[in-house]
Amino acid sequence: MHAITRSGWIEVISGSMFSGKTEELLRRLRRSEIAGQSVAVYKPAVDDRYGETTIGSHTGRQWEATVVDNEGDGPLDILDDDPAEVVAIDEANFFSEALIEVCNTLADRGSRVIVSGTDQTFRGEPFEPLPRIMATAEYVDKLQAICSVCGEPASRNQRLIEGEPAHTDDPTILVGAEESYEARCRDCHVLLTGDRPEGERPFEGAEADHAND
Ligand SMILES: Nc1ncnc2c1ncn2[C@@H]1O[C@H](COP(=O)(O)OP(=O)(O)O)[C@@H](O)[C@H]1O
Ligand SMILES: Cc1cn([C@H]2C[C@H](O)[C@@H](COP(=O)(O)O)O2)c(=O)[nH]c1=O
Ligand SMILES: [Zn+2]
Repeated sequence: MHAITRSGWIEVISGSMFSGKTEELLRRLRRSEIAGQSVAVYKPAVDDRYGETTIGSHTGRQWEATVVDNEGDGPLDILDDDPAEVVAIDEANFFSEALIEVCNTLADRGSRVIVSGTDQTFRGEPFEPLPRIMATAEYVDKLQAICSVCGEPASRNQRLIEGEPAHTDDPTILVGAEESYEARCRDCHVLLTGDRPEGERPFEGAEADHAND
């Protein structure tokens, strides 16, 4: 909290998948702990890649987290009431827009709020609520990975279904990592558009009725 105003602030760590967002979040949390500050970490229930109650990076580092039901507004109340000096929210791209107000309420009350998540869907469009949180945050770091095709900096998320680029009609939400996504630059990012071939149906392996769809 700021010494004079006693208000907190919002920090966003965003960018493409594999860009090091979770590693950076874990680095900031370790430093807060060394400073003796109280830390609370939240993650959405939909992302179970690293076990129920941990957040984890693609390199295997982990931190204990409270799992929050990311669908609807009600369960976010747990987060809203958190008195911790540092409140971190990982995978913010899975939350509804209710997260925007929660982050601002916590910051108004004096917490340092660290929000991490990817800011673009596999279509290269804004992945709410991240872009709106970025607009209201005090600090924003947008990280880039390495394009898996050309080796340039990568800002986009390439979704691959059985090795082929995803179609623009596919559902927004598909939890995954290397098996379904690659980091790519603007030039190497590919999205299938237009009519699907006769008889081919949209990919159905994703979560239905999500707030961001
Ligand atoms: N294309 C890539 N570009 C950069 N790092 C990559 C790539 N693919 C895998 N990695 C690994 O992923 C790590 C970042 O993991 P993580 O912090 O979980 O990323 P994020 O949370 O942004 O998805 C890097 O340090 C690196 O070891
Ligand atoms: C682009 C995109 C991503 N997702 C999912 C895939 C992963 O589970 C997370 C991002 O994880 P990371 O920590 O940033 O690597 O989001 C999705 O559901 N839809 C998308 O369009
Ligand atoms: Zn490229």
